[in-house]
Amino acid sequence: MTNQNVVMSNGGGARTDSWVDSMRASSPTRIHPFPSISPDQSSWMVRHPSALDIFDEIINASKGKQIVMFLDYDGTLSPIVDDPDCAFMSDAMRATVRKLARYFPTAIVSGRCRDKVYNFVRLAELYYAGSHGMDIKGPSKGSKYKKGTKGVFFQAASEFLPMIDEVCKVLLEKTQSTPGATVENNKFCVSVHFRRVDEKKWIELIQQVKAVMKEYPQLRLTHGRKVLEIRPTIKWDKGKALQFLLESLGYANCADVFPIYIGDDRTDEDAFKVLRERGQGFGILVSKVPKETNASYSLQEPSEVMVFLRRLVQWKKMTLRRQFRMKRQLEEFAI
Ligand SMILES: O=P(O)(O)OC[C@H]1O[C@H](O[C@H]2O[C@H](CO)[C@@H](O)[C@H](O)[C@H]2O)[C@H](O)[C@@H](O)[C@@H]1O
Repeated sequence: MTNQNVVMSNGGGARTDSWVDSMRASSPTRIHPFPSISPDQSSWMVRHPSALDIFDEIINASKGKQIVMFLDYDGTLSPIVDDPDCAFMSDAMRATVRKLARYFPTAIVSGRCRDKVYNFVRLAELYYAGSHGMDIKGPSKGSKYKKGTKGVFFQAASEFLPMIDEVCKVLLEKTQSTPGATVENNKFCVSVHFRRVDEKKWIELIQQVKAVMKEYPQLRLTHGRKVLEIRPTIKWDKGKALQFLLESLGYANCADVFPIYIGDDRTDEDAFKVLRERGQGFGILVSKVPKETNASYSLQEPSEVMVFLRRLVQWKKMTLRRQFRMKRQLEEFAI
């Protein structure tokens, strides 16, 4: 499999054609339709079973611990579509996430800028980490999970704002000759989309982007699903954002926390890795095809994510009801 996280600091080093190979692998267009699962796919499924199939095991592992939910947006809560401005989540998904946040602290962690992802999700009770975790804000009305604290707010790369703005403008200009290429300003990072670019033009596009990057050694280039990502070279990513949010919620050195991170893209791997290293909770990769991943489990698509989240809510409701009934019985017994 192609290197998952090719990182260039200033456009030098990695060769253009290897970048094109990575771009091709970044979001495979051919999907083996179920049930004609290839041997590769079935052995991958053994290593990363469906989170729906082993739901009871997950619940058992979380017993006595506080589940904290981290959800990526594109490809996880909303299906991947050609136009990034039209990546709407369904009302059913929104209702599910709303219920989820009633029972568990819940954060959205996205590559998009925070305002944009908020406008898609529109749930004020959540934590949001935009720009790949570089822009974090807690619920606008304060958190019911962390009472008495001032709102959470952290921007890891504020000094890069003018540079990102500038590079965004330059990229817009340089890439306009490549039909289908679009540039998205994500505040602390920039996305150059190639989903609608003819594959024959990918080399041209990567050359245009690399030429711009040469002038900005403080920025690095990575890629996700049919998108090139330009962001500051600082050591901050979705994994760091996850750690920051756990700390903000008071679970820094806590053994009784069980974080679950669900994501579909390369940038989510940083968060999956942190969970593996902490030995707490686990990651779930949303993918229909085998991918090298640090996630423990898998789900095929956003519709399965919704089923999984609903089951979590149902289980929590049942547990709380059972606890309430037991408490009442004990009280009656005491009288
Ligand atoms: O971290 P995420 O919330 O998954 O954001 C990653 C990128 O998502 C968006 O692009 C992706 O989704 C688009 C809409 O489905 C799709 O057209 C594009 O090809 C995908 O790469 C977003 O537009 C990017 O800015 C994010 O970086």
